[in-house]
Amino acid sequence: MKYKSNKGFSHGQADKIGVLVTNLGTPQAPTKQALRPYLKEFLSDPRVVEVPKAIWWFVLNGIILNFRPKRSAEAYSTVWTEEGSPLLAITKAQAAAIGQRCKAEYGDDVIVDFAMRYGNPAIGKTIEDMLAKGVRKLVVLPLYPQYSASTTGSTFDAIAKDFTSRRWLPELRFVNHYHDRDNFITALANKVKAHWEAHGKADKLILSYHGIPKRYLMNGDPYHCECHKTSRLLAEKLGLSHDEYMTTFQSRFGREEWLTPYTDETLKSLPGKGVKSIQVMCPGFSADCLETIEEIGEENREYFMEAGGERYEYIAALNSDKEHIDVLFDIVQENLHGWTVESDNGLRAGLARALGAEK
Ligand SMILES: C=CC1=C(C)c2cc3[nH]c(cc4nc(cc5[nH]c(cc1n2)c(C)c5CCC(=O)O)C(CCC(=O)O)=C4C)c(C)c3C=C
Ligand SMILES: [Fe+2]
Ligand SMILES: [Fe+2]
Repeated sequence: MKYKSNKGFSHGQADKIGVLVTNLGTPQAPTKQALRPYLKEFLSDPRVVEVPKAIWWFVLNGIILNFRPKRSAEAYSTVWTEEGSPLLAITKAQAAAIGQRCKAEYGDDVIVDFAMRYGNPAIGKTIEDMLAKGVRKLVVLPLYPQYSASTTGSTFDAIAKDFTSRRWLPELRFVNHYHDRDNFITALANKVKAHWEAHGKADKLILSYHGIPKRYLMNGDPYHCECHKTSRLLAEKLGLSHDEYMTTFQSRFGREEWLTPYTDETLKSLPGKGVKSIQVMCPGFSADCLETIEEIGEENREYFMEAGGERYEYIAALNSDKEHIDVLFDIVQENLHGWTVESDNGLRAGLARALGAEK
């Protein structure tokens, strides 16, 4: 049998709507042994590394997978918690919170679950479970505010690949991005304002995003543009002038040029230009993870302080903050339009939006 049937399906079963929240994925443990398969899966994705297959096979298997797992495992062990990887624990909490909101609004009609693009819980297995529960309509929400082929595009590939093996496909809605959504920008701005209230302002707000190779931008990836738009809207909301904030790109991997300015080089150079206190936020990360906790919270702090900086503060990601869950639930609700019998609350919110009362 070439195509899989939906396990557990029975006639008369009530149709459900599924909301699948996804993020990148993380190793199962902060060890060399666990890092190897994780990095192999991640870095074998042609959406992530756009290099001719044969050449990349030798570089990946001959060099990277021999050295990187040990180095990455050491970094992961500094951020690991009792609940495991921060990215996994936070994504789980976000999905549970969205699930509670859906339950309150739609009862048992809407099922929320989460999956990881690489590693576990795997996208295919989670879709399988949802279909078995009667899901016939599926909203996929990748937790990447800015679209990139290497992240959002790759998530779509994983969904599409899973669907190629199935006989009875559910209807599909896929969230592309939410980088300029007003309530998302407001949530970021409120997080910065709360930080200012507790600690005061700094000389500059650094908005650091995960980088991608510059080649991807030149070939049409909108990610760079979407990062800058998020920054501009956030700065406008905070009333910051051009010299009070800066957009930078972190986490460079490999030798080719990535999006610039690089976060690490910028932070090393700022004290010499008279910028002695900074606050760093990462508006491209919906959850704190290795790249924010260790790379921004620790490594880049050292660069800045060693270069003569005096004050360095990292402003956490939106994680499972209530205001963030409100944003994500709003995106979900927008994508459920026409699929759900509008609840009273949903109707009221829709009416309020239409009348501009939510501004
Ligand atoms: C060619 C390599 C990479 C591209 C392109 C890339 C894009 C990209 N990644 C994220 C978000 C995350 N990346 C994370 C870790 C991570 N990223 C790469 C490489 C590329 N990313 C590597 C090799 C790693 C593993 C860590 C390491 O060995 O240093 C993470 C953290 C995961 C965690 O478990 O905490 C996130 C999140 C985005 C948003 C992006 C492009 C827009
Ligand atoms: Fe990455
Ligand atoms: Fe990193």
